[in-house]
Amino acid sequence: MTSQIQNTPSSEQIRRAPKVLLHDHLDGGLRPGTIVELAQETGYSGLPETDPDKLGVWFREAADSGSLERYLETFAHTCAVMQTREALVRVAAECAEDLAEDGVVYAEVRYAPEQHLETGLTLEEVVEAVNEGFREGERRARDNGHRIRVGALLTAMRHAARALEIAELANRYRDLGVVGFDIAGAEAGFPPTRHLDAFEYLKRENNHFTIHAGEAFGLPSIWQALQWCGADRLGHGVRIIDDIQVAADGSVKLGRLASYVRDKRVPLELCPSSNLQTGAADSYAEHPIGLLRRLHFRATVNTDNRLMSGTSMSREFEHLVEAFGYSLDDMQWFSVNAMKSAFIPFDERLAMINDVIKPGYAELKSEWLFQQTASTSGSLREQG
Ligand SMILES: O=c1[nH]cnc2c1ncn2[C@@H]1O[C@H](CO)[C@@H](O)[C@H]1O
Ligand SMILES: [Zn+2]
Repeated sequence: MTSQIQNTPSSEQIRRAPKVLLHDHLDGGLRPGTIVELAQETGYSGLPETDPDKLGVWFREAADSGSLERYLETFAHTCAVMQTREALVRVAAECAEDLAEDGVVYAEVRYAPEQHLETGLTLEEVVEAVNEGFREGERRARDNGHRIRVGALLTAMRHAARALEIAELANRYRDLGVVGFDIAGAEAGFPPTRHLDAFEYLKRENNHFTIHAGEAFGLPSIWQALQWCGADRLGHGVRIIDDIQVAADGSVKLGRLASYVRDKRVPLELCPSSNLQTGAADSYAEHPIGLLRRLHFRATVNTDNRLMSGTSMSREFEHLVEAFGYSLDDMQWFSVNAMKSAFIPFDERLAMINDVIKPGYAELKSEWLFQQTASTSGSLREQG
């Protein structure tokens, strides 16, 4: 008798599995059709394509440059159409809807309020519009039979000088839809310590933050983010692999920083497809997530920019299932890791894990028991 337990989840099961997303950019996840419509409505004439399908392809190809700096240039077009209250509400609502449709039950979505002030909105108006959109998207998702909770992370751009102001904004909107803070943008030449005042302020306020580090630039960036800035999580952090040596016999040696990251359970917001595009990894099969998962780092799976990578949480998991043979148990492990690392209160994280995530996977894992197979059809002939 061979086991009927299905080890490889189907695409459909991957989509239905409860997933948790900690690293997704609002301005990196617009629907191409929405960009085209908003450009028409707001009079933005700079789009490289006006057919939604072609525009989607354009974003993926332009982002596929092998360089983080060139990848980031594509955001000029999405930010250009996100300059009014209505546009921000719409984009945020569609974001929550799309994630829910994809089986995401909890998401922290980030954006940089300072990039949405071109037509006169204030920072507060930007935050309130996005929050309103997330609530609207949660409601629409519920009406369609999906449950999702979305929290906002406010990002400051690391080349700019508004980090303290944005950190204060995040603190003011704490408990009002904003769950934390982040810095993003080009990494090389802009170390996180430039924004130490913002991080120190947030620590004094007992608030939470993540830092994009260890993506385009390696260990010094991760070290600064953790040991100078005190980041709760690492945005990417994938270059921690540079501090791990695997010998020919398979034995593994962690350097001091990699040990610290693993020992302290520092969450890594890994984004496989994005890393392939910016050149931080060469293929899914070679992506460090395989080793980091084996070594029990606090690894999580994320989309980064769904538009630029033509991806979704389900797509990311599909790639990983194919590359590493992951099962539903592995998916649950990543999802529980992510939920443990979220910035909402502990009791809510625990309830999400015990009452939403684990039951969701248990349901999927038990499906094989109820499948009609030849051996249960009652016919002697089919017993073989
Ligand atoms: O992977 C990334 N690394 C660094 N910065 C990024 C990445 N993806 C997006 N952004 C930057 O974050 C801003 C706010 O969402 C985006 O406008 C983009 O410039
Ligand atoms: Zn990112």
